[in-house]
Amino acid sequence: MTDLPTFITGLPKVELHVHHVGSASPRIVAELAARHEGRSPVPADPEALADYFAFRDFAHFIEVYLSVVDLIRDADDVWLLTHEVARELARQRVRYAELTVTPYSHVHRGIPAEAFCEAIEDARKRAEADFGIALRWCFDIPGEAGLPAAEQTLRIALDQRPDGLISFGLGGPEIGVPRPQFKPYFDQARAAGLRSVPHAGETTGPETIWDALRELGAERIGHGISAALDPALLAHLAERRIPLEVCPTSNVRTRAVASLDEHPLPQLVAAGVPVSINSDDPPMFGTTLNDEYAVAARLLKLDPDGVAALARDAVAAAFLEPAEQARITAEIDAYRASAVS
Ligand SMILES: O=c1[nH]cnc2c1ncn2[C@@H]1O[C@H](CO)[C@@H](O)[C@H]1O
Repeated sequence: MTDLPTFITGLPKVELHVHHVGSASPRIVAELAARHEGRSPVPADPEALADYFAFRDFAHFIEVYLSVVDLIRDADDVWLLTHEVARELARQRVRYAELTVTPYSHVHRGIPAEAFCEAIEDARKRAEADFGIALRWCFDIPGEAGLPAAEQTLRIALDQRPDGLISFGLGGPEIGVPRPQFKPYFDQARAAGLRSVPHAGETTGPETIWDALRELGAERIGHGISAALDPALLAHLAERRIPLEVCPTSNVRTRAVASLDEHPLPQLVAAGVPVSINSDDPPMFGTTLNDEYAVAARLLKLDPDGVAALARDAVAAAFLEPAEQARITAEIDAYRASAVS
């Protein structure tokens, strides 16, 4: 039998919770930083980045994240970043990814919305041709920028409406950023056919997840790990088949969870809650999607059949046409069957 890490490496996957800037490789970040001639706190040396990507707490993580966003100056940077992120996703055998981008943050730094959308769309189409990966976009509101960011994110989504745009999200800190205030923006996004996928229950309790469900019409929850504290919420998520986008190493590196052995993933699965496994901001957290599958396999005590089932569950949670879901699921099944037993 192929050993589990090798099995995971070749397993076709989808990724549903992974951030655009957060996926910039150390090489790309160093290249972008080098052009700012020391005006940026971001090291221009890939090795030094590992130390820079060590976070005191979640607020510090957001501060570091935004310092990398500052490096992205124009549409060419956006194109390069997007195409390289797609290359790395394909190396993880990702066949389809819903990539979270934050247009507000880039427009706010001087990149016109139209140029931003043209760059991501062109990179998406080139990535499909170059790497055989299908990318779709989630436009997320950076919660720390509040309602002005919500308004502009919605405007860009509705006015530009790039072909790859399928969902509308809410990221950034949860503490001090209550979800209900964003209801009018999610209502308009959903009315326009965008799927609702806010972060909730990453760094705050179950009530934030209830708010995301009741006020923002959440169809999936980013992280949602504090649901483990609320049996009624666990039952609700399980009964309604509302998937959580779980990112185990992210939660440890941002100090949302003390250690992997204390991660609530086993409780969520035991309660019958649908979960997908994701990397969130892989280079920033020193991980990859394959590493996250290995973490999940360890925490859930999975064999290859169990790991293949995780991949199928992520496909089922994706905003994919049924025919596309069937195609990727068939690839997973064929791969599982072909792995030497
Ligand atoms: O794990 C995460 N939780 C919340 N926000 C995140 C995470 N990773 C990246 N971001 C990004 O941080 C930005 C702050 O402006 C948000 O846009 C969000 O997309």
